[in-house]
Amino acid sequence: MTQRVAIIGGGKIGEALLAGLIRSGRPTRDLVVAEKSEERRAELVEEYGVRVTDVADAVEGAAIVVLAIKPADVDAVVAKVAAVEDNAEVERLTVTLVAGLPTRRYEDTLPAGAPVVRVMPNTPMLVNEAMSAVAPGRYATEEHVATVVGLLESVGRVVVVAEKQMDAVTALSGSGPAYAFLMAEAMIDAGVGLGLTRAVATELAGQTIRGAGVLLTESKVSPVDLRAAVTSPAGTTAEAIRQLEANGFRHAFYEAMRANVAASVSMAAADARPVSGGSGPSTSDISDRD
Ligand SMILES: NC(=O)C1=CN([C@@H]2O[C@H](COP(=O)(O)OP(=O)(O)OC[C@H]3O[C@@H](n4cnc5c(N)ncnc54)[C@H](O)[C@@H]3O)[C@@H](O)[C@H]2O)C=CC1
Ligand SMILES: O=C(O)[C@@H]1CCC=N1
Repeated sequence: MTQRVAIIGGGKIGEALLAGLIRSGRPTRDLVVAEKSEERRAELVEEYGVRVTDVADAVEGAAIVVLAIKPADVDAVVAKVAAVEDNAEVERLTVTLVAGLPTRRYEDTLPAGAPVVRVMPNTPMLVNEAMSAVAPGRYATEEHVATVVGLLESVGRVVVVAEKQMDAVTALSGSGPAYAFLMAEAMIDAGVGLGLTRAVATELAGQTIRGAGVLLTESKVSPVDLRAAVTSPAGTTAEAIRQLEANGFRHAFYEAMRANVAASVSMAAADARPVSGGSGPSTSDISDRD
């Protein structure tokens, strides 16, 4: 019998996990979702035929409780999770998908010694192509990590990292799909500017990014060499790359990903509210995190 998984928060990433687990063959009777929005509840029931309820009911009898809520909702939800009596036959494992917040934040509220595993997934989980990173908290054993890795391997690839690397992971693969979609938007708009129809430009951009991704992950050739293979001497690609670099393409990624980490650091601040307007802690705080 598979262990029951409770997903707390049926938003974007909670739904991606739910859809991926169902597609990978996990029976819906072993899945339950807690979602507070009535509208979302109805959508999830209709789309997946899964039981959707409140936090306490979902956690009752679940072996794995996955938190897929915003950082600002964490303290209230974890207090509710902690209040549900542990079933003597099932040791409850808490898995958090929440950006920024360290495992000790959960460990401090949950019953003493409760295992917590932190995960940073991404939305390609919707098509079984997630990239997830997993980091154990203080009380999580190798077996707990193996359980979470097994769960996530059914919806994509998984790496295990130290918790202090989770903000960098968030900046790269957690948010990364958004950078790829932004690049697609830019390529499509530029293609339309050059006279392509939007439909053709969208197909060209999507399949190009997909093909490049498959080449990068499957060929074992470095991105530098893959790019060199496209860049003919005195050709068109060299001209385009010269323009991208002149316009700060690489620098933009360094700065964007540092800002991403700074946002994670802000989220972990005592009141759990992200600081807007760039006034949060600087990235020099990163090395102090664990
Ligand atoms: N969207 C993404 O690509 C990724 C998100 N994450 C993390 O996942 C978490 C959720 O993000 P999204 O899914 O994008 O947000 P979202 O806003 O789409 O989903 C959060 C859901 O939680 C529900 N919720 C809030 N309080 C609740 C409560 N007390 N009981 C039941 N449900 C409750 C909300 O109604 C909402 O549907 C965040 O902490 C984020 O850092 C991590 C990796 C990728
Ligand atoms: O934007 C966010 O905060 C979340 C974390 C990684 C992707 N989405």
